[in-house]
Amino acid sequence: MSIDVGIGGDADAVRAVRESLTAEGVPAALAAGDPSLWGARSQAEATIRLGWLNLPLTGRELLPEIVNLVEKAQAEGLDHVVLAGMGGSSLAPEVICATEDVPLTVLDTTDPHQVRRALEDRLERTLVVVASKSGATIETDSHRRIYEKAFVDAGIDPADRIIVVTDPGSPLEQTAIESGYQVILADPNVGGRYSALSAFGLVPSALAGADVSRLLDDAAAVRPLLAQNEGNPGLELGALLGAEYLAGRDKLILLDSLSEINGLPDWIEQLIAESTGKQGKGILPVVGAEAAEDDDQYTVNIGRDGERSIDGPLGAQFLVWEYATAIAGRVLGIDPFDQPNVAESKENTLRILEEAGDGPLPAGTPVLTDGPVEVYGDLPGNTKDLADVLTWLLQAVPDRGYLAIMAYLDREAAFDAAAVGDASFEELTEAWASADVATLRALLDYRTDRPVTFGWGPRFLHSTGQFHKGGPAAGTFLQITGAVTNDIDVPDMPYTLGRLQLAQALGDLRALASRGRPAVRLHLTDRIAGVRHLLSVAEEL
Ligand SMILES: O=P(O)(O)OC[C@H]1O[C@H](O)[C@H](O)[C@@H](O)[C@@H]1O
Repeated sequence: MSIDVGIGGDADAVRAVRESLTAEGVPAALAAGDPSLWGARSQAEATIRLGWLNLPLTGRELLPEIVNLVEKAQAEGLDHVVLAGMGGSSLAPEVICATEDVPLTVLDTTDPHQVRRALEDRLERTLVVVASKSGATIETDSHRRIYEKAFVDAGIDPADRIIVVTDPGSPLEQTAIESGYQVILADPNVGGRYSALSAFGLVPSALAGADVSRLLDDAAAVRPLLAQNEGNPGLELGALLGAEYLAGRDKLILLDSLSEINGLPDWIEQLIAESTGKQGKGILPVVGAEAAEDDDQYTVNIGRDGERSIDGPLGAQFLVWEYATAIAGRVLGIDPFDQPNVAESKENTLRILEEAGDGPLPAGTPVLTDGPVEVYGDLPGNTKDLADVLTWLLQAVPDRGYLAIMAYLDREAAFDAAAVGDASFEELTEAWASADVATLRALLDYRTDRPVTFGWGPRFLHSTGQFHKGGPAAGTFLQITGAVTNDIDVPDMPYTLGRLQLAQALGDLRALASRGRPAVRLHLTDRIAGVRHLLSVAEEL
């Protein structure tokens, strides 16, 4: 096993950062778990957040329990594994399972159509892992309630089908004990986005069929290198991130097209955006772009390709990126273990739901309607159609700024369009792309040198959402919501999933608008027609 970091052209700048870190003894201190590395104000948080350094070893202790769970699930014929978890509680298993090509249904959405899709899929063979460190995340709590009811309605005992992963003492642990669910307790000294090699990453992945033991082996093999001043891949990568930031390049374009690892950029996006995007600083990860297009941007490749690259197996990548992020946090002068602005949108959401009571949510009045797309926001008076809105948004992105697209829709909806009989691979890809709202990223990216990001709501609220609100005030925001035609009640709660989803969108929009940044909401009154219209308008800009 080896992991190689290529630092490319700026070797002198990277070396300078690396040398100053080694002169201060940072690599060995970090490997030993020194919580003082990010300053006095961060020390209390860091003291309870460095457990990830030991997970390649301590994670092994879970393996016998995990083997039992897997054998039991197999014996009972439960081969559809659903993971309900947000941010750090689902992003790692998603990459692990995609890389090993084992199926895992991830629920990190409040979209009723997407949740219904999962509910209607093999319920009689479904095992649900409810994963939440805090045990208080509203999306995950909703999924648990919905699946409990679905199982009971189908005559299945939820205690036979729900496994809980949480921190000791969380409210979810209590609920699970009362309900008779099997509980796997995670290491409380590991934050959500650093938890890839903890129970949060391992339990759902193993149940889905991944070889988690190898993942730990690959991470364990790289661990001793992290104490070194030379030949330390985490230090190299951290120094690279830090040096680029100090040189004014704070947009990290993540590329992985030729890698054998599937989807790692989405996991890195959360790790880096949430860890560094605060106090007006931060590194913005950009997923899906093809190249750096301006001098505030640079690329890093997962795999062997490219000038700057990081090549090695997934388990090692997890540990090295975590270490590098902690190093970059020190170079930037921020606390890489807190997420001070994530709570803001959550609070806005709860306030909006509470204030609305049984009445409609404060969605406002559209400033214009273009076919199946309603437009909400403060726009110039001469804006007459959707093309004007998109053009205005692109022009509103400042120097060194970025455009963030945030879609609160069904991430799987394009599958329906792509399911067209015996079409060729090219036809299927084409059908998919023209029905997938994520295609908007590439269409708008084509029209600007500024980076364009895309996130599914509410998933991104646990990732780039921190950077949007805590990082530099340089974002321009395009939010997309859609009509709900088949809503789902959240048992014993005063909201449906669709209502919660809209409240989340409105809550985040409120947080973004309060910073004076341009923010527009497009509402698709017909989702399929709305996506097609939006993409065709963007194509013709
Ligand atoms: O695991 P949970 O407590 O449900 O948290 C899920 C996610 O919630 C918040 O957004 C945190 O900022 C994330 O880092 C975390 O991964």
